[in-house]
This record gives sequence, C-alpha cells and structure tokens, in this order.
Amino acid sequence: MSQMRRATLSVTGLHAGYRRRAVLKGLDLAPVTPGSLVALLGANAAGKSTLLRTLAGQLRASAGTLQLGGHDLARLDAHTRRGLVAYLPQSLPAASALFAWEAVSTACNAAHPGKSTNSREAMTEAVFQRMGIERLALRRMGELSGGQRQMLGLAQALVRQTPLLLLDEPTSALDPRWQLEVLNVIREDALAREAIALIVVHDLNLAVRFCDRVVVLDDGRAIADGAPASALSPAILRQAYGIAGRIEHCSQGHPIVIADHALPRTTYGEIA
Ligand SMILES: Nc1ncnc2c1ncn2[C@@H]1O[C@H](COP(=O)(O)OP(=O)(O)OP(=O)(O)O)[C@@H](O)[C@H]1O
Repeated sequence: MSQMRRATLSVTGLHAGYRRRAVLKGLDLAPVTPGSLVALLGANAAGKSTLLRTLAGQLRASAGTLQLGGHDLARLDAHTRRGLVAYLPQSLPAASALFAWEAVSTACNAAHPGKSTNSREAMTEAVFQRMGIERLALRRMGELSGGQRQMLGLAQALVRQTPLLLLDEPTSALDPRWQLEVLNVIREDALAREAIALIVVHDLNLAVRFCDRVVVLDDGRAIADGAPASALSPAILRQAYGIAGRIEHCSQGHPIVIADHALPRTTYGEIA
C-alpha cells in the first residue's frame, strides 16, 4: 500500500461519460494542493458525480490527464488505488447486520494491513471519537437511521487515511448540527494529514463557510474555480443554477449565499 501523504491533484482536458452520453467535455482544474477542502458545485446533472467516479477509477476517461502526485489516476492497479483514493458515493452504506464498529474496523484493517492490531483499533476508535459517534459503535448498520449510516460511511472513508478523499454529498442526510460537525471534521482531517478532500455539496452556504476553494461545473466544464466569495459571483450563480443570487455577510461575519429567486425556465432551460 502506498505511503504517499502529500500529493497535488491535477486534471486537464478531461473527457468522460457513459456509453450514450458525453458528460465531462474538456474539464480543467487548477492544481489542487495538499491540505485543501474543495467543493464541487453545479446544477443537477452538471457532471459532479461523474467527475468523482472518474477520479475514483469507476469510469474510464476518454481523453485528458488525471494526476495525483506522480501517479496517473487513469492507470492505477486496484491495490495502489485503494491506498491513494477513498470514495464515498451518494448512496448510503448497506443496511447490513454488521455492527458499526465492525464496518469501520474492516475498512481500517483492509487499508492498513501492515499495522499492528492495537494500532488499527486505536485508529478506528479515533475516528469514532473525532466524529462524535462512539454511541453508535455497538449498533447494527441495519438498525441505524439514514443520517447515522451516512456518518458511518464517512467514518469508513476517513479511517483509510488516503491522500485523496472523494465525498459525494456527504452531508445530504444530516441535520444542520451534524452538517457543521462533519464539515469541520473533514476540513481538519485534510489540514492535519495534508490530504485533499473533494466534496460535492448542494448547500452553497456550507461550501462558502468551510471550503478553501469552490469549482463550479456547468455542462461538463468548470465555469468558475477559486475562493468561494469571488467564484460564486451573481453571474456564475445565474449561469450555473439559473438563480438570481448574491453573497452577503451576516452579523457574525459569515458569508451567506442568498438566492433571491429562480430565473424563468425560458431563460435558464430544462434539466439535461
Ligand atoms: N450510469 C449512467 N448512465 C448514463 N448516463 C448517466 C449515468 N449516470 C449519470 N448519467 C448522466 O450523466 C449526466 C451527469 O450526471 P452526474 O450524476 O454526474 O450529475 P451531478 O452533477 O452529480 O448531478 P446531481 O447534482 O443531480 O447529483 C446526467 O445527464 C445523467 O443523466
């Protein structure tokens, strides 16, 4: 398993999609540096999950380059990929009969076969503590709520300690408090390990509050890429989402995205 910790991610000229549908159409990202939390934004069907699936090796790029450190992500064997990339899909982990502790420790054991049993147990315990889910450890996966299962899926991804984390809507099933907690944990993890976390989110306020950088996709291309407050301009909100919107600052200084109204469908078009 690779011991690589710090790695820059670069994506250039990426084309990828499905048999009958080209989705990513020459996507370029400025290099993503270690220790970054980057939000992938964009309307439904813009290509966000397709980008994560391609980076995770589930879809083959038809053109372009995907580099993580010295590795070509398009040509990794499964073993090396497991050491470099953790992917949390949109779907929740299976509602199995496993105890939550077993589900996370199985992921930990598979990712760190060279470590002692004691240190793997300590790593598993640390993830439960960091996420504040110790009370779920002895509950069965099949008996957890949707939000609790999503937390466990994230714990399985984090315990692997890969240099690249790909998280597809990791907070979609969580209540407001846990959304804040989880985004904090992801950001701290990326910073502490100098890893890269790419997260797909629809909540623009979470993105501007927690992410160093946002990339806005539209029809398979990046139309904005930068610090949240400058990248999410009214013009980009209009183009990407078909909304009239703006960023303001609340009385406590946090940036907030205000969506004033949806533009008429005749201006914006239909979902693709
Ligand atoms: N397995 C598939 N086979 C064929 N087309 C697909 C498949 N999965 C997704 N697509 C199509 O690819 C396009 C991009 O989908 P993708 O899931 O990447 O969008 P997304 O930006 O993640 O959207 P959302 O915000 O709705 O999750 C859509 O038009 C979708 O219909």
